[in-house]
Amino acid sequence: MAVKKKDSYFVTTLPGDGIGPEIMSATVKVCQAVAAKQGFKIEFKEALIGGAALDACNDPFPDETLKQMKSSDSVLLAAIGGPKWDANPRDKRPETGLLKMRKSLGLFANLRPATVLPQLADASTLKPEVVSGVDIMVVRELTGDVYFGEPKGITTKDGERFGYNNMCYKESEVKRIAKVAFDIARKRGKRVCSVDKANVLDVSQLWRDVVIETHKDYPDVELSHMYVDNAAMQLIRNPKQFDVMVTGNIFGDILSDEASMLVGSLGMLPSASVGDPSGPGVFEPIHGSAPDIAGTDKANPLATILSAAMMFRYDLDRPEAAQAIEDAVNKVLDDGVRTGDLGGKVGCKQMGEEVCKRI
Ligand SMILES: NC(=O)c1ccc[n+]([C@@H]2O[C@H](COP(=O)([O-])OP(=O)(O)OC[C@H]3O[C@@H](n4cnc5c(N)ncnc54)[C@H](O)[C@@H]3O)[C@@H](O)[C@H]2O)c1
Ligand SMILES: CC(C)[C@H](C(=O)O)[C@@H](O)C(=O)O
Ligand SMILES: [Mg+2]
Repeated sequence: MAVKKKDSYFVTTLPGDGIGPEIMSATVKVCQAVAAKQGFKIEFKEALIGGAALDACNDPFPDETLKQMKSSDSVLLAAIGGPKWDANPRDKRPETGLLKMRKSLGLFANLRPATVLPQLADASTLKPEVVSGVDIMVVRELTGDVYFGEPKGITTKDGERFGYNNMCYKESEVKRIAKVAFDIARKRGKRVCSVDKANVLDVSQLWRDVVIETHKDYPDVELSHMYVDNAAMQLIRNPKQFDVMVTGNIFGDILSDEASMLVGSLGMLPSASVGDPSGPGVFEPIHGSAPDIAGTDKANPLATILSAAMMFRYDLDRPEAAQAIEDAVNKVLDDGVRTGDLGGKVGCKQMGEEVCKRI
């Protein structure tokens, strides 16, 4: 909602599934620590989404949750999904709830920063000289593309099963996400690389045309274009060439997971899902529910904790709280505290406590 700074906030938490409750619990404690230190209040109230919601009321995104979110100043989401629900029909899958949430709240812009912290330059599988200094903002379109295109389904054609989805974008959808990317670039390195597959796909040709047209209002920002296959390669070859990358829903999903390995772990990348200024944003790590480590206290909560920092900056008008969280995360890493994904031995709960101690 991007509310004005106030003394007391109401925030919905959506712990979801798998490691979700563990990383959410650590994050809420960090938020409370920063609120106490800086003299304001946050009331957190949980709501159901994903598999947890399916188990409780057979709906992956209950109306009750939407209603509560709409009355909140902001929303923190951990992660949804897991093998328990993988065989469900599409409308009863946790992922369907997540997509419905994004669409219902008009969250068309997903900002996924991939910033290599100096302390983690050796955590990447790539050489430190390739990744150190990387600071990329992936601007992923979040409510269009093949994720939402119609028609879609599985049918029988010519005597065999036939599956189809439709990759589509309206001009207005491309224009509004391009504007978000150019506006962000203005506050950063003033360079936008638009990623598409215009050499093959008509929808990508439209994407490219509209990005070029929108760019006319941003002469101070440099625009380049790259095909998605090349972009995937360039991210590994020379990631420092990128400032802001703007791309569609599915390419952004894939490229941001790839970018996380420049930083060192998927467990480090936060995100902000924003769009409709009249409603709350949703702040969520880019990773999933990590069923392979759920319930073992092995998850890295930092992506969710850093998403909370984005919440304070983008939604709650508390940049000093965002900074305090980011500084505390930096100090934790300076002190060599690491969860398993970063080669350390510290558990999820302790990592949260270590951040709290440094607030
Ligand atoms: N936004 C979301 O809620 C979201 C995002 C991606 C995937 N999912 C769902 O999550 C489930 C699992 O998907 P997946 O395995 O492909 O992706 P995933 O992101 O859950 O996990 C991929 C790998 O990264 C590791 N990992 C992820 N987050 C971590 C963290 N914070 N700390 C340490 N390690 C971490 C996991 O252990 C796993 O090995 C699926 O149901 C999928 O649909 C949800
Ligand atoms: C779980 C899935 C629907 C989701 C997506 O593809 O958007 C996830 O991968 C993400 O990145 O948030
Ligand atoms: Mg993803």
